[in-house]
Amino acid sequence: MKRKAQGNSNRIQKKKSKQRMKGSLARHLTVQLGQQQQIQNSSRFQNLLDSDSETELFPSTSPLDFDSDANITDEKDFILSQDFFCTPDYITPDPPAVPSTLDCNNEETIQCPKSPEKLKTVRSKRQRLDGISETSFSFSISAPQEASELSMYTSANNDIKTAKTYESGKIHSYVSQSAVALRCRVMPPPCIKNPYLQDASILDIDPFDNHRSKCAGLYPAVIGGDGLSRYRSDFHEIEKIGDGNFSRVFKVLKRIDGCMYAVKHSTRQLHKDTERRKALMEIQALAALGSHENIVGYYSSWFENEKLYIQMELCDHSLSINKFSNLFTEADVLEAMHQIAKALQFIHEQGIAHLDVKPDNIYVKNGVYKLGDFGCATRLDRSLPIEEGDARYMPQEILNENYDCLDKVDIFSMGITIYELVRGSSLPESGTQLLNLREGKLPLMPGHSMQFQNLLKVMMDPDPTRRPSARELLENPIFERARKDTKNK
Ligand SMILES: Nc1ncnc2c1ncn2[C@@H]1O[C@H](COP(=O)(O)OP(=O)(O)OP(=O)(O)O)[C@@H](O)[C@H]1O
Ligand SMILES: [Mg+2]
Repeated sequence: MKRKAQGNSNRIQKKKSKQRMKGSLARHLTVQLGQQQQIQNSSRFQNLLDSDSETELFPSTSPLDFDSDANITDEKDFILSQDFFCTPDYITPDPPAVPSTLDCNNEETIQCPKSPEKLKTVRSKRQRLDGISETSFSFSISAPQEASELSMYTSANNDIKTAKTYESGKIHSYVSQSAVALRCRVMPPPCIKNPYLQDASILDIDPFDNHRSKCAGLYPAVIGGDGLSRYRSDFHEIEKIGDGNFSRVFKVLKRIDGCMYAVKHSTRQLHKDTERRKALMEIQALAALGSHENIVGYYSSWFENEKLYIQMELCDHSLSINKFSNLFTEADVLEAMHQIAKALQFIHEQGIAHLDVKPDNIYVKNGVYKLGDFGCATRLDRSLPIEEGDARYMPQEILNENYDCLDKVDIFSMGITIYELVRGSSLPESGTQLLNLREGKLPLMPGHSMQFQNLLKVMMDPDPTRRPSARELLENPIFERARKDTKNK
């Protein structure tokens, strides 16, 4: 094996090479972080680089001699950092518009902490490992965590370990902001049981129990706004597409795969652990359900600035009554009803009720209807808290706190939703008209078949047990007839 070159003649070469390495690292950072983040972080990294340049990066070996053991170690570290930062630039869209902030709340413009006075920084691998509590980074990473996150984890750890200094015999460990940011992103939240999953044996196993005490709660601090924004670094925001009561939804481009998604985030910060757990129920329900053509696709979720972000399939629009009220014929609504009934059958068979079926929560993508917004989803067996959705779409029994037939609540909500779509104007907030509807007293709908009107009536029967199940609904011959009519036209 080729060993390191010796002697003074290598000094100049070594210095040049060091500069090359430094330049190369800076270039990688420039490429990877994009201009905006570069502005914010370059000073931090530059500081690191500058401080490194005052000490021996490769104290006893030539930097050009990568065959030496020590250099192999350093080279490995360098490659790891490189691996992390190497997001292909060619698919990276324009950086977000505001250069000095990564978040509109300006929560991420955190000053880099002052480095402690450095007498000597040692970068040998052995010493970097010394004194760092491995347990403090030993949170288990769950299987689905992305491989890229693992490499970031490694990178962040290296960064943290590197930032250890020695002064007057005392060891000072400080953690750079960039390292904190990276660590924040890769530290998994504590493993919490998904209460929507049917398999009880899974619920009994908590492989991360050991770590509970070390990371109680959902990391209110580390998932805060003091680091890089995952939203900003992974996505390019295109436009706002929805405004719910508690959340905002944006159309985004995912930088790494070049595809469009919808990202929904809570409008206010979830400071309390209970609030965060409650918010998590939406994604737990989506994740437990798995994919179905008529349910909005779920990709990923994370906490950032104490807000929950959910990456979902992007749909074209919702059936929100104001915009599309004129478009619905009986055949149209029957098609929508048939598809949403399939979604309901799917979720009810998994023991879950949606509890917020309404036009705003039915999305359309390429003519396919999809049920979304699982923020009120609960278990049919009432083992989870029940928080009903929009009161206008709720049957009387829910308002009376009778939760015996939660699947039939969804059937009522779908019935009144379809009625609203056919009528083409919003339901009243309250009053006799709404009370009548809750009692199944529908006004006649001229121009619509009696079969259709009777179906709506039975879906909105005040007695939940008389309402059809989603499966029974799907077997209704009206859908077959509507399809034939559409074909013959
Ligand atoms: N995946 C998506 N694709 C396209 N638009 C979406 C998507 N998700 C949500 N929207 C739009 O954003 C709006 C608000 O989203 P969502 O209903 O999930 O928020 P919310 O705060 O839970 O709403 P609310 O509590 O008012 O029902 C939807 O009505 C819809 O118009
Ligand atoms: Mg909604």
